[in-house]
Amino acid sequence: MTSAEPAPAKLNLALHVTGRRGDGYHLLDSLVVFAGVGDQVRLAPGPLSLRIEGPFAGGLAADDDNLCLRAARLAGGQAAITLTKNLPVASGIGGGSADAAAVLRAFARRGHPLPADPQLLGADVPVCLASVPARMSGIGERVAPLPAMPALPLVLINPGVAIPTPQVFAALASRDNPPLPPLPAFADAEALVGWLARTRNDLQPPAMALAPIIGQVLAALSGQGARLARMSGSGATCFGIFADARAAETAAAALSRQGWWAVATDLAPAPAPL
Ligand SMILES: C[C@](O)(CO)[C@H](O)COP(=O)(O)OP(=O)(O)OC[C@H]1O[C@@H](n2ccc(N)nc2=O)[C@H](O)[C@@H]1O
Ligand SMILES: Nc1ncnc2c1ncn2[C@@H]1O[C@H](COP(=O)(O)OP(=O)(O)OP(=O)(O)O)[C@@H](O)[C@H]1O
Repeated sequence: MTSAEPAPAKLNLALHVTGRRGDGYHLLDSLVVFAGVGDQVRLAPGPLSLRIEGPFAGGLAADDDNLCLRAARLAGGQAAITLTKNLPVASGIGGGSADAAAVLRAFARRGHPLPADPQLLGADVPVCLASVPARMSGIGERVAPLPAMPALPLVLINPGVAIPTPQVFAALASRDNPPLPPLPAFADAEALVGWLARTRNDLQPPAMALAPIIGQVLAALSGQGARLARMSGSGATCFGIFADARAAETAAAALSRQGWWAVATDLAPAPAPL
């Protein structure tokens, strides 16, 4: 039997870097949500293998290092895996982590227990396993699910520049920043935008220094009427929050004419329970 598992894009709506561990990994405090756009993995019976299709298939190899195969080995499972790569690679929206988490969930549905330490596959894998709105802390291993979020009309923009995550962390000017302000339950998108305005993505300034085009993307989102425009993760993908789905679709259509990957979406539904 073939089964499909969605791998939704991860968005760090806010990301504060609050310290650094002895091993060099950074302590984070992040509001993470998942978008209605993402990759998909399908598992069919057979020995372990990986085939990659979809618009960004050319961006990565189906070799042993691919996070889908690493996840399958960690789960101890066998399957012919097909990855549909809809998300740009190395773009701050956790594509590889989302794929790894989707493979772990798919094997869990087939009776393979989730591994004790999914973070072996990447800092973002624990939050991607949950794929629900959450406050993420530690280096990503602490995931506290949040009450349901309001509808959030979003535009995601990626200008086609891949930025390696370690370079962005290395370029941080300050590593001991204040944590997120207390997180209320958000009645509507306006309340969320108001709260987000008091937060930051601490990785945005160093990423912009490495890839100045991020500043152009943020300005373009604001120019299209975004109520808040910010970079996700270590970049270069940025998101804009719009007043409604129609405004988001109009903005995405206009921005895709710049040659950028531009998608109008909303938050993803939670994955089927395991
Ligand atoms: C920036 C975020 O996307 C925010 O959600 C994540 O923290 C990064 O998650 P990820 O891509 O799954 O990260 P990993 O593949 O585990 O780590 C890539 C590199 O980022 C740096 N890294 C990552 C996570 C973290 N908390 N501190 C770090 O300093 C380390 O140099 C690490 O070698
Ligand atoms: N299935 C996969 N999808 C994407 N990248 C993968 C995959 N397997 C391995 N990788 C490697 O992982 C690296 C990070 O890719 P990914 O798309 O997860 O980055 P990202 O979006 O910046 O993630 P994050 O937001 O977690 O920092 C890439 O350089 C890529 O070569």
